Amino acid sequence: MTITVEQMYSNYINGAWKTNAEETKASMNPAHPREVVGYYTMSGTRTLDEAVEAAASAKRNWRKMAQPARGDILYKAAALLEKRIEEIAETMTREMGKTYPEAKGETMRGAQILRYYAGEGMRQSGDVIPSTDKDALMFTNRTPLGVVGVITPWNFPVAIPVWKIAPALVYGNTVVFKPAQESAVTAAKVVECLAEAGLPDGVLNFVTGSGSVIGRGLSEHPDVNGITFTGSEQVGRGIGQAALGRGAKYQLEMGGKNPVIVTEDADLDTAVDAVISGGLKSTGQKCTATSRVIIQNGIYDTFKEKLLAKVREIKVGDGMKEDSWMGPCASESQFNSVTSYIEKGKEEGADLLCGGETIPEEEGYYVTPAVFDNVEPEMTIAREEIFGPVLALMKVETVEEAIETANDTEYGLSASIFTTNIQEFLSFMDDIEAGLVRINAESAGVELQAPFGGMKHSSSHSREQGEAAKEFFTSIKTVLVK
Ligand SMILES: NC(=O)c1ccc[n+]([C@@H]2O[C@H](COP(=O)([O-])OP(=O)(O)OC[C@H]3O[C@@H](n4cnc5c(N)ncnc54)[C@H](O)[C@@H]3O)[C@@H](O)[C@H]2O)c1
Ligand SMILES: O=CCCC(=O)C(=O)O
Repeated sequence: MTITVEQMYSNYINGAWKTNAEETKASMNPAHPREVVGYYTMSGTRTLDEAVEAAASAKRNWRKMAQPARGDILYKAAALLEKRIEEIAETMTREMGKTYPEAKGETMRGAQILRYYAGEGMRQSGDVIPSTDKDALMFTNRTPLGVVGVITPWNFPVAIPVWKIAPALVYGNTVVFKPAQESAVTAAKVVECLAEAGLPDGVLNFVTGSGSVIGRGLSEHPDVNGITFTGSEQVGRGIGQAALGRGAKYQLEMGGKNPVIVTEDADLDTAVDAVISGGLKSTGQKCTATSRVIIQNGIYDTFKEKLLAKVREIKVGDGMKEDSWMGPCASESQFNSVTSYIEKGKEEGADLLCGGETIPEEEGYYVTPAVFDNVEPEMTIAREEIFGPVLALMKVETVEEAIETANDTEYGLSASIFTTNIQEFLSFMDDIEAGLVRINAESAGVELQAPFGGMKHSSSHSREQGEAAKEFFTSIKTVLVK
């Protein structure tokens, strides 16, 4: 199916798609930068205020609705999302570049997340705790925060919004959702599914626009009780400070510089495939993407040759083409950032073994997957998040040194080790500073029913997804009855 009509997406406020006089902006296809995918609104603070007011007015009735009834609406939204899977996946590929099979997988994941939280509607929401008073009944009950602001990045335009909005709603909060501009059209289609599922007016509101106006405005708004954010560390810190300053609850999931350790005991073919998949799928634009590959000296050259042979075979092209394994960078600014990191790597003395080229015959923001050799821990490409198809190979002598090198970063999102030695995997599990710890598995890939989040600068130390979501989206009331 090819979408040919360029569509205008406005804001969704208080149960209606608004037509307004605000400036609109085109969302462009990074594979064909002159092709418009759709238009969205560059909203101002008055529109944001309207959305927050709608969410605030709706919050009492929504909280009072039975939790299973809230879950039923999410089941309906899941079915609607699944029904539109091909259209939404195509929009995602055209809007931010990931390949169509990946986009389809992500859209399906969105439907599964909705079903998971729909099921939460029927699960327990508190505990009975023994009181020291034999005549009293003591228990906890959960209550929603109220109005929650959801601010999301462009790299998972369906999954990340859904894994925030679905738990927010099922636990009884109302939502104002601000997506990244680069994926605003895909996000609007997710909102259409939720709206069509029967959410009462004002329960979910959608406002597009710049981060500095709408994102910042949400984090500073006195009537927004909680903010859940995924994106860069720099922006996240500002949001955290704004929320803390006015006593709102906040949750931040931010960058990563994820290491994969390959030991002399590893199955090298498995490790090569995992590094390629974890580092280069989605053009390396995952917070969980493999960025540093830390390899023991004894197998360094063998691993490197096996890796290079496979990386050189990767077909880069328009994500809508069947033979493209990797799509373009998501935007011009992302392309400029990735290519400048590649230049920096060369300038600082790392050896570029393959890739890092643009494709002259293609007009899109393409960069071929780059592999750097002889990367030293102090180099920029070993320290900063690149968020692109760049792998930095680092040589170590021992597994202890490998773990030390892996931990030598301000981030702590995901980390993997490839080994068949149980002692090595136990040391890694114990000593690695990361929220996601993978043994013989790639650094990327998140299961919706398990807690997700990072350590150090990667996160505000909270967790998303699975049952962990309940901790953020609710407050506990301890009740004593006598
Ligand atoms: N840890 C995770 O779960 C995770 C997942 C995906 C992406 N990320 C991170 O996201 C980054 C890439 O995404 P991005 O470029 O969209 O990030 P970004 O921080 O630039 O933007 C994220 C969102 O914040 C908004 N925003 C921008 N400035 C703002 C401000 N001053 N106040 C409030 N909101 C503002 C943006 O409009 C967007 O909606 C990478 O650093 C990546 O690691 C992290
Ligand atoms: O980009 C962050 C989310 C990572 C993710 O969902 C995955 O690795 O599957």
